[in-house]
Amino acid sequence: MRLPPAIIGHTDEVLREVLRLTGPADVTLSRYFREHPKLGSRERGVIAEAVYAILRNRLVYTNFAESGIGAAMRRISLLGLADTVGIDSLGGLLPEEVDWLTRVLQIDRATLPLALRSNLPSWLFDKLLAREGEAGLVELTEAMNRPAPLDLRVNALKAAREDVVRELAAAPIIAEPTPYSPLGIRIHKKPALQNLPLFQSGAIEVQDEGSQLLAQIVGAKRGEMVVDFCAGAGGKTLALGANMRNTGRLYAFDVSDKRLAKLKPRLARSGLSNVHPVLIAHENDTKVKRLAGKVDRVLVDAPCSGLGTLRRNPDMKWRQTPASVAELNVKQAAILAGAARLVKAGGRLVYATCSLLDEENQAIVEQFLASHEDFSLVPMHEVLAEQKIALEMQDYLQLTPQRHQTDGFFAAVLQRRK
Ligand SMILES: C[S@@+](CC[C@H](N)C(=O)[O-])C[C@H]1O[C@@H](n2cnc3c(N)ncnc32)[C@H](O)[C@@H]1O
Repeated sequence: MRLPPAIIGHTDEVLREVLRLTGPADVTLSRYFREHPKLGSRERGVIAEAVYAILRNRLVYTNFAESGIGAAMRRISLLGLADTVGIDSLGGLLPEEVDWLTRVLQIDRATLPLALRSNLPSWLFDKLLAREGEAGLVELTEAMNRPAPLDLRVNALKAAREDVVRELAAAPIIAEPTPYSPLGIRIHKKPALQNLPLFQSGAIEVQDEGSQLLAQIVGAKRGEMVVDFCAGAGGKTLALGANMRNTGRLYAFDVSDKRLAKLKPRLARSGLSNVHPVLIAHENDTKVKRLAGKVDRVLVDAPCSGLGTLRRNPDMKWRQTPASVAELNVKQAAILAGAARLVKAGGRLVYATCSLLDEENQAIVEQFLASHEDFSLVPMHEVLAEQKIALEMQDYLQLTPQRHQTDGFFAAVLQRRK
């Protein structure tokens, strides 16, 4: 069935807001849909997909939109919609628009200059091209431009992975174990999970396999004292708490009470009682200092550019700038140094990001090690062997969508001298 012509106007209107880049695209879309309650679920889905397609393919679409007729924003909206649902599904197109869309959508994008078909802002294109080379950049951007599958983590306190896969199949939701995380399940469609008994009972949580692996390499054990320094809404906290078998003490620090508030219902579902959320003012808060030298394992899942999550958040590439990354670098170094004070002799400090940029990753770790002689790097291949995770890495964990079908993640494990 053809979509109503009004869908073009809605896409156009919400796109204008999204492209102001004043907030995350998903937040802008949710607000727009709340303000337009008459839009049906199919229409919302198509508008959202079209906006994401435009964020992913912005440079190519802008180039295609130099031809065609009508207002520039309408042309861009039409490209996003037609790429998402096909020209024939769109109602209200002028015959000239149909001709133009048919022509430009047939263009083989592999023939376009790399700088255009990479769909990256020029500062990021230059940086990634210099590191990855042409072929590497094509692979990376193609993988980043594909929507991510839906990954779940099984809460080992409540269920076993094979039982969850079986129960999902009965739903019926086709799911398979993830290749690297021992607790991961991958679903290729996007079913609604909220009403499933498995979800409501806390047996499953939505979490990218890469994020599960970050929690796994912390190696938190029963009875330990552990701090998740940048816990946010607690994706990794929940995984750490379950790995600790609901024993010991796990502090979930964050500077955002909004994010910590989102952890509360997830904690209630998970059945964990070893987690203590703590709102801190900054990384040198007295609540942090009180634990100095006492903690077995500290995870710093640092605030970062999020450029490893472009499959889910394609707006990040347009929202970040060299200046915003430089600002983050200052924060990342300060948080890592603040968190390091908590680690006891022989304890471990894990620095992680969902960024692809060396300056947010290796550079922060190297700078930290240069000024903290009591810490040394535990090579990632050793950590992965300890955890029996079959992944080939050298010093650091570096996950990418093109190689591991996860979001882009980085992690380094540092140990304090005994
Ligand atoms: C990458 S997010 C954390 C995501 C979370 N660990 C998860 O797995 O869902 C980074 C978090 O760091 C927090 N943050 C920012 N500055 C901080 C600081 N100085 N100390 C502690 N947390 C901070 C942010 O509020 C944000 O929630």
